[in-house]
Amino acid sequence: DVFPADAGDQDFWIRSLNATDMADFADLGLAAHRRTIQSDFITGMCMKDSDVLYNLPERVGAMSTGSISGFGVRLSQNYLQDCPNYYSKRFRTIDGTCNNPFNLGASATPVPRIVPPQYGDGVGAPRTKAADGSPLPGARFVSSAVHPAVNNLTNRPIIAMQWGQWIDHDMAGIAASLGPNGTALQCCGPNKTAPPAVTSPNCFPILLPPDEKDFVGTCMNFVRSLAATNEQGCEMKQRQQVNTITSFIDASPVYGSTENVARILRNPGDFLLKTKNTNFLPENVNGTCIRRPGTKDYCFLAGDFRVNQLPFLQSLHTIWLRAHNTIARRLRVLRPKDSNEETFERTRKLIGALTQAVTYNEWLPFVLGKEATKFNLVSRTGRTKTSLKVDPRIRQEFSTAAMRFGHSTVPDVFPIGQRRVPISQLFNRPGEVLDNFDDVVAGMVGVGTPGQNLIQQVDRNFVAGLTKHLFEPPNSPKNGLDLISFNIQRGRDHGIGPYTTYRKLCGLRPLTGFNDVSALGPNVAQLAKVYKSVNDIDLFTGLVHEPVDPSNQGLVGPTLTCILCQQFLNLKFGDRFFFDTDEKLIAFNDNQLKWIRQATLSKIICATTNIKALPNDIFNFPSKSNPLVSCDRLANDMLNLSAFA
Ligand code: HEM
Ligand SMILES: [Ca+2]
Repeated sequence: DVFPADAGDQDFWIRSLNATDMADFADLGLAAHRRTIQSDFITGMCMKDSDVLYNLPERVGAMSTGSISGFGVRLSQNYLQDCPNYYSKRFRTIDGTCNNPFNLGASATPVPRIVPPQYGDGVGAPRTKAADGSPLPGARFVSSAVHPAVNNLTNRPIIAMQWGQWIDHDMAGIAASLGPNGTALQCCGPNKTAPPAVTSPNCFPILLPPDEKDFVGTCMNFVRSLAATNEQGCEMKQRQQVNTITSFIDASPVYGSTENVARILRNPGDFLLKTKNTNFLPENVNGTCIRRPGTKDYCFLAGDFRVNQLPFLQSLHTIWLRAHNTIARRLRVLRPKDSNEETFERTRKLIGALTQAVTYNEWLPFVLGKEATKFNLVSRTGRTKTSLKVDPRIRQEFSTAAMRFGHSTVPDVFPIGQRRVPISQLFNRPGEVLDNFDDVVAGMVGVGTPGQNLIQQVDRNFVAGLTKHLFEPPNSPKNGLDLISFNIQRGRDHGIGPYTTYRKLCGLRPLTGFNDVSALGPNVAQLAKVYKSVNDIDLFTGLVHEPVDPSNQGLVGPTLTCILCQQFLNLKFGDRFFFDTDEKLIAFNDNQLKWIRQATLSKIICATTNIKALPNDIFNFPSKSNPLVSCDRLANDMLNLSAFA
């Protein structure tokens, strides 16, 4: 059985791949694989049907029209079934099944790990103990003590941050537990006090330090991620969390990761995606966003449930919705004999390919520096030979810690037109995009509001908008949340081991102690105020302390680079539909591929907004070497689709 049963570290050190890695389907030991998976689950006493998984669609679609139990059953099926005809599919499935013959990377499947979990009880309780057995410091205590709101800007426009969140929402969306009858779990006592006793096995409230100044009460609500079960409602032998979306970078935020969501985003049989007000996102009638009284504000609906979070994210959803509809209409003219379904799928395939090309050729190179080229992530020439031996699933360490590095780059103020609006006033509000869409986009790409609109550098600092005012309701001071406490608590909820484990795995030398400035930066000594041992440092906290190696010319430190490289490598070589694959039935021809590689994010934005001019490299400000080009020209290039006739 050549397939790693628990996605252990076998695939962690893939340095380069060659043709011989292209395994034959028969070699992969399907039956053995299925047996291994089944043995991951507990047998015997399991939860009642009504106690499991019924809440998953609430979180995925917030409005899913499908039957709730139907979804729950599918979760297990994606995981346990194989796809014998996987090679005959011309297009990706919506839920990511049949890309890999074992359906690895499909939505609603458990999230594997780089190394086994370190749960408090070895089975599923959160990691709460330090190396010497004493309690770990509280998540909020760590956040306030070593993640202050200090500004350190870096010379990149906000889209450099926003693209990261956009693709994060294409790769990872972990399901949260809900309370009885699908209600939200409240894990604190009345008036945000510490609960007198554990209220639910899925509660893991964050207790606030005695000198807390930024929040009312003594407790912050924190609900554990949902535990995966099989059809019988049996949990896994070690608690496993569920990724509700497709791992593959396949534009799932545009189309959805389940058939139910995909269906409601289209008019039946149409090749276009639904819109409202001509070319804005459709309405989520069950949405709970904040609407200004006396306006026509409405909550957005998209392929990802987090769409309403902030205007820049909403605007990327809008841009890609428009890109789909614009390209689909052109393809319709170029290929009039195609069925509506064919036009839809051809367009969807192109949109997924563009998302990958922007990510691998424009975004990863400056995030990962020279390592992006060294690891064969950049895909500007040739064809990618994908391999069924590469496991494309998102890893726990990537989604709960590494990919969250982007939180450090988020600025406190968003430029919109002539205004500069604190992000604390923008959470969950669709109004800016509905009223000022082009201004929102201009601010994001750095050609809008006058003045410096830079992102923050990747370091231990996070803006107050995230650490003191996350999702703060209007006129409710001190009633927000702290995203960084959440990141730390989430790591412990998932049983993620400490930073030093991963440092070692990535081949870096052991820490010398709380004086190790070269490993953990100038503020390393402050870590000693919260942690007893360097072996207690939470993974997220350690990763964002690492200084960046200037010779690599990237944005992130060495362990972060290592975990990110491995994940993006798996998502490239393990995705049979990777945009420049040479696999028959799937591959674009040379002319089409050339068009995809020339289609930059600047061109896509020009073709879908009223912005007048953009530089070719959208992830840098306009300059002498990156001059502004007229959007008429860029959009024309973009919309010349003759290669696809
Ligand atoms: C723009 C402001 C942002 C806000 C307000 C935000 C907020 C959040 C929140 C509330 C969570 C869930 C935390 C939890 O309960 O564990 C989260 C998770 C996450 N965020 Fe962000 N985020 C932002 C930007 C980013 C960026 C720029 C990136 C990457 C470059 C990113 C990557 C992630 C990842 C990978 C997760 C985990 C997703 C999952 O596994 O479900 N975020 N973020
Ligand atoms: Ca996806």
